[in-house]
Amino acid sequence: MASSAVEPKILTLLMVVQDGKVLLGYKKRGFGEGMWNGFGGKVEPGETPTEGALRELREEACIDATDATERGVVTFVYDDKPRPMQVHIFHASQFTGVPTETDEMRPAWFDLEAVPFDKMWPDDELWYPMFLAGKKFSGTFWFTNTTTIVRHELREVESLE
Ligand SMILES: Nc1[nH]c(=O)nc2c1ncn2[C@H]1C[C@H](O)[C@@H](COP(=O)(O)OP(=O)(O)OP(=O)(O)O)O1
Repeated sequence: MASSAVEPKILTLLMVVQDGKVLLGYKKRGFGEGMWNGFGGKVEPGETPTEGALRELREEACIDATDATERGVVTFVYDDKPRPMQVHIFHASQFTGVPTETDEMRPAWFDLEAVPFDKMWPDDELWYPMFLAGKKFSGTFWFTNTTTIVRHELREVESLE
């Protein structure tokens, strides 16, 4: 490879928003344990981010989103991780199945006026307003000590291409 830049890991995050509520999961294990977040994880070889997002939603919450659309691409740079995480963020409002607790996540609905930002990744409070307003966005957050933001860039974009 000509570039010496570290390739990011590609991950997904999907939030279902329906009837003035957002479906989040309490992360029971792994990276982000103890926080509420959307559903997601690593995109597997041969998968598109959309396919990965739908698979992770099924694996973690036992539901299938039927209208997922990509809304944001955000890169997280952690000073204690060798590779940045490039997270593709999806919105869905329709799904089949019943949200069900799994080994990884405990799902719950939150009113959009009561999203539990104090128990979520600190960047979420910054990009959720754009996400919930139906905008597309792109950005990078640099972290120290895993959860402290030292710098960030975030902007609305016309297209994610
Ligand atoms: N700063 C951040 N803000 C946010 O909202 N979500 C973040 C985040 N940093 C990471 N995530 C998300 C992306 C992805 O959905 C999830 C991490 O992926 P995984 O669940 O695959 O991680 P794990 O370490 O649990 O993986 P496995 O060990 O493979 O299960 O956390």
